[in-house]
Amino acid sequence: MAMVSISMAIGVNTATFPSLKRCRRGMAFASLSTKASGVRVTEGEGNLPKLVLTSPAGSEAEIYLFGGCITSWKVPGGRDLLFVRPDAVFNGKKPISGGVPHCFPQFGPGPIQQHGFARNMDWAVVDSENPEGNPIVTLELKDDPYSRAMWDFSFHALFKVTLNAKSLSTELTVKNTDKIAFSFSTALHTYFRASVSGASVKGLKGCKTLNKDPDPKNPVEGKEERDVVTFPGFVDCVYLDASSELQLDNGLGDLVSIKNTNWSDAVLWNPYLQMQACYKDFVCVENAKIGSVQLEPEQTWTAVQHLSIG
Ligand SMILES: O=P(O)(O)OC[C@H]1O[C@@H](O)[C@H](O)[C@@H](O)[C@@H]1O
Repeated sequence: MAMVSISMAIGVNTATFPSLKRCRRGMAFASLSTKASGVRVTEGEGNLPKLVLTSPAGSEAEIYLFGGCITSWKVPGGRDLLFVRPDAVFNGKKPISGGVPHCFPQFGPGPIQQHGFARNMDWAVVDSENPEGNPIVTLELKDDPYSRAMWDFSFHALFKVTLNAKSLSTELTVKNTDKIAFSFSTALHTYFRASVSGASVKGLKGCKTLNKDPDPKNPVEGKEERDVVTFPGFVDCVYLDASSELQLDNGLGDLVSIKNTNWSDAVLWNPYLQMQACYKDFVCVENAKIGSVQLEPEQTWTAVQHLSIG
């Protein structure tokens, strides 16, 4: 049903929607407008709705409403800086394995499913703007029976994505709309395209580490002594109180600056031989909040990630 309504409403398969409100899978596509440039909706893989953001300079980003997942970010004349695993499924049930998946309300491991439920729910578009030609969209996620069966709290999350010529910014805001306090952990599980043998991350020296290899449930505490962290084998490590700017050399000729506000921690992950088909082609550098955020009713928490290329 959802697939039919999308293709019928879109017709030519693309549309822009400056006035689009609350666009969810299978609904609200009839309200698409074609007046503005820079944001359009189309059918993505598996017929899932996908937003395409384009800046006047020629940069481009793609976002699936399912999972609120940014799956592509290209700067003008450049390759895709993000990576989607070849085993990723786009069936609206399993999380999309690639791009920038959300981990919320649990980074994991923990009592609910690994990385929480935000990456397997439909987010909705609540706003889109185009100041100075550069597209900005805001998605939202609220609790529903599916989320409450796992985590019985009322919340409201907003995810604002801004595309500029050479940068991609996101702002995540979580509000406690319940009558009681709750706590959560969260991350942006960003998959960067890379040549793993040449990839490295700077900015982590001195951090306290929780190495999840070999046992994610019993991480080994340590301290990062290296200026430049590489990926010579399996890597699954949490960095506490990380710097507000990391630099990723993706080994393909790109230096990516990863700045943040309020994402206090970072995670590096590469599955090595656990994913023989693709481990050489990406590294995950994740901005995270590993220690719980406690929110009283009506309180909000906000964190910004700013990816840019020189
Ligand atoms: O396969 P998933 O659920 O996307 O998780 C992938 C990895 O994500 C990382 O963030 C975790 O630190 C790893 O422990 C985990 O294996």
